Amino acid sequence: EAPLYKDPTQPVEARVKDLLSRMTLQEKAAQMAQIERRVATPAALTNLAIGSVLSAGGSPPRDGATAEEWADMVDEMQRWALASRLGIPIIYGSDAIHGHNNLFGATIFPHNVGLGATRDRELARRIGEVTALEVRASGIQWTFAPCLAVCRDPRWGRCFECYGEEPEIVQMMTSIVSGLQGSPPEGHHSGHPFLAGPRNVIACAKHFVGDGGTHKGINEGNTICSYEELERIHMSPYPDCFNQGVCTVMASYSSWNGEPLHSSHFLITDVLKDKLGFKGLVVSDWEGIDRLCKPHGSNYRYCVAASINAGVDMIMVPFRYEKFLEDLISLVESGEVPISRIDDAVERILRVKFVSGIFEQPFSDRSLLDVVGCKEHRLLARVAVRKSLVLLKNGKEARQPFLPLKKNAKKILVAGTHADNIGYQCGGWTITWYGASGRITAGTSILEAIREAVGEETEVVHEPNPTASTLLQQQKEPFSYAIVVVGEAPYAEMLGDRTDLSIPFNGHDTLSLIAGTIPTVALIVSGRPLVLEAQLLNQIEALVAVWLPGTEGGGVTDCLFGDCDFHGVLPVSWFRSVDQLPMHSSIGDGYNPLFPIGFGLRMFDK
Ligand SMILES: OC[C@@H]1[C@@H](O)[C@H](O)[C@@H](O)c2nc(-c3ccccc3)cn21
Repeated sequence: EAPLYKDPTQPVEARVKDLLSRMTLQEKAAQMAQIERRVATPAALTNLAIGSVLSAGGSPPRDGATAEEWADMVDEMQRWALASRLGIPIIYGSDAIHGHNNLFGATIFPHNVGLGATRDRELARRIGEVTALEVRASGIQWTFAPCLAVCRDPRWGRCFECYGEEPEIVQMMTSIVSGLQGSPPEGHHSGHPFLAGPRNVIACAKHFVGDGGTHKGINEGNTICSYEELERIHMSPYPDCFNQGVCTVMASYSSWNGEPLHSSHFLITDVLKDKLGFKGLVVSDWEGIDRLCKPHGSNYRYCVAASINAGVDMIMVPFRYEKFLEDLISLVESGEVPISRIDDAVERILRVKFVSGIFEQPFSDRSLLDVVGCKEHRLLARVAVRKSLVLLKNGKEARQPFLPLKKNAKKILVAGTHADNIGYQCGGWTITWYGASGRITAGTSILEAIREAVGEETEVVHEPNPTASTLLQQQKEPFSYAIVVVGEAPYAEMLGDRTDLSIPFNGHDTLSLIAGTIPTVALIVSGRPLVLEAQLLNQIEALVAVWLPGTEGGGVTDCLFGDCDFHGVLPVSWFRSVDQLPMHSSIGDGYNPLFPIGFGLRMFDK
């Protein structure tokens, strides 16, 4: 009859034990490898029984692939895996960090910094729920989200992936885990993985630990602080995720006081697994173990030994998996990696797979295909955009608010590089790894939303790069007001590390050119605060931090034109100058930002 591990009526731990007892060392080692889709072959999945496959940022089956094509690819790989000797299914991972951002046509939500501005737990949970549906529609069962980094320095290229600069804000937004995975039942043992069903996805609390606290915000840098501070600032969102049954944790590229996280037995085994009681699987970051040696990837056998012995369970190799397996097996045979460590890692991997239900339902659910980018999901994203906007200035005098704007103005100017650019408003991790300019996916630009919001009799003039001649029109037929949209181009990781946080593309000059002549509201589309000169601040009538709102630009005009009030409050301090960084409210009276964390104006209710 069927072996015990294939019997879904058996307890998870019994199935884990039974299956583990049947596995060869080679099969155990293969389960600990995660490979990129481009090298996932029948030989790798059937003969070797590799445990997991991922799509890196921007790695679809083909450019512009539909959810159906994604599901076909994942299901085909799953068939290869099920044809292996023990038929252990793979779990397929991808970074769905603000919607299913690798999938063309998916709903793209505001990036985490904007969600942090909402301070809305239930919204975060709902976004997780909807994201899980669009991820599952493509056949994928695992997302590398949420990022729990507490961004202590906005010069870091991943500030936009953080919910805020204080742990309390990040802890609040961890409710996204219950959306992604489903909510565990009362009495669920903290630290044990949980997954509600086939419309939920495995979540990943990342990057453990201290990723947002590196010196000067240098990506993959060194977080220098006491253990007490590491625990209080950077570690505190993790128990909130363990209480929700988060299934996986990703190790951080960064180091703590000079020790790389990927080789820290103290932090991964003593603290994460033993002290905090995490029972799911710890996955490395992309070539995270290769970074343990200089030059990158040298002494690979040492890198494997150091990371596995530190407590990392699955290695995001992602390409040289034969080398990884050869080294790992040799390390076990030589005794440098004890078989007990291998068994702990494989037990955790199998536990997550059994809990996820993937043994019972290894294939995609095609009935979900039409939820991708559906109206209901886009409406939720639009609500999220409304709630994420932070109103920083409204009128030059207290009793003369500038917003809401009139919908029936005769003639308005919409200017700036970011007024009509879906790619810019989505930011990094959208369609490609570090994003791009232009109409990269289905969505509504801020300009398109403005055209929809105003009456037919309103003339809308669009000038991405206005010049003095743009203003000549002011004499003949004056503009009632100008909406100037400027900000950052998309970036990811080290590509976003900057020490100069001025508005790119001469955004500052664009703003002061227009605001000097036409009553102007400035919209800043960025992953973090940017430098605003005092003189410019005086010139503009109103100022809104838009963050990286995603595809639903309508959420911006809903507030600008008064259909909704502003709600957001700053999740990060808006500095005056980068010379102040790092700067946090905890430093007391030395804290002198342009706008403090928690700041945000309303239009209506005072
Ligand atoms: O996409 C998988 C993971 C993601 O989950 C992590 O948050 C992120 O640190 C990351 N960087 C790379 C990556 C870095 C450099 C080159 C190619 C890929 C890959 N990944």
